[in-house]
Amino acid sequence: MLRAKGITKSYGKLNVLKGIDLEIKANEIVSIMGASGAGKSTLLQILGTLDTPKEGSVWIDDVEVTRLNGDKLAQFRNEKIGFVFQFHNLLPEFTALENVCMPALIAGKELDDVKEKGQKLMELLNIGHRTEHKPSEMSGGEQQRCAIARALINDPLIIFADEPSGNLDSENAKSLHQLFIELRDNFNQTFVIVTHNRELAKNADRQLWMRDGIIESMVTE
Ligand SMILES: Nc1ncnc2c1ncn2[C@@H]1O[C@H](COP(=O)(O)OP(=O)(O)OP(=O)(O)O)[C@@H](O)[C@H]1O
Repeated sequence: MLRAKGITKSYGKLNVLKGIDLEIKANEIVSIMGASGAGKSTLLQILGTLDTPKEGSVWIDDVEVTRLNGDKLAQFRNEKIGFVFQFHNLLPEFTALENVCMPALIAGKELDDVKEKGQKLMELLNIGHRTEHKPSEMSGGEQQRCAIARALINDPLIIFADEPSGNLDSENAKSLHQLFIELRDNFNQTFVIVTHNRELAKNADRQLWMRDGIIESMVTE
């Protein structure tokens, strides 16, 4: 599903990633753990095509995404990749359902054609009663579920999540973690999740530990 080879990244003299090799299989939840500053978010951004490495390549579904740019990269990202961040980044002036449908609209679909799918995803994620709410009218947990529904709307190959439960209380964090597992089990979804949450990391199929820009160890559950 995803393969990365020889990934390096520097900011000035600071070598943040020092040669990362990684493979992620379809239908796998991989968590990325490690101390603050180890390079976790930088790696996730590069794997998710939001940033480019200094050296090395990333392939997703046999496409060398590190060679894509401009419209081709934007289209690949929109159609094949889902993102979930700590702060959900929902657009405040749109309803929850419109937010969920947004990546499909960007892909050129009409709202009327994707509304039903958006509604179904929201029901699946237990926020079906919130479709017409604005993000500010929803709880933190509901907003994060809404962001996950948005990540799912284009049936992505892989979802990248950066501290998805970082802003949630422990009850909401637990149910979000359960949701990742359900999506893997019932929809064959693949996740790469940067987290400091050990419970979430433990529920992953593999825990990847980073230290100072390298993968220090890999733990398979
Ligand atoms: N745009 C940037 N410019 C300069 N330095 C950066 C930039 N982005 C990240 N860094 C530095 O790169 C290093 C790795 O950052 P990164 O965000 O990947 O770490 P992390 O492991 O995700 O940390 P955290 O757990 O605190 O989020 C840090 O020392 C950070 O200060």
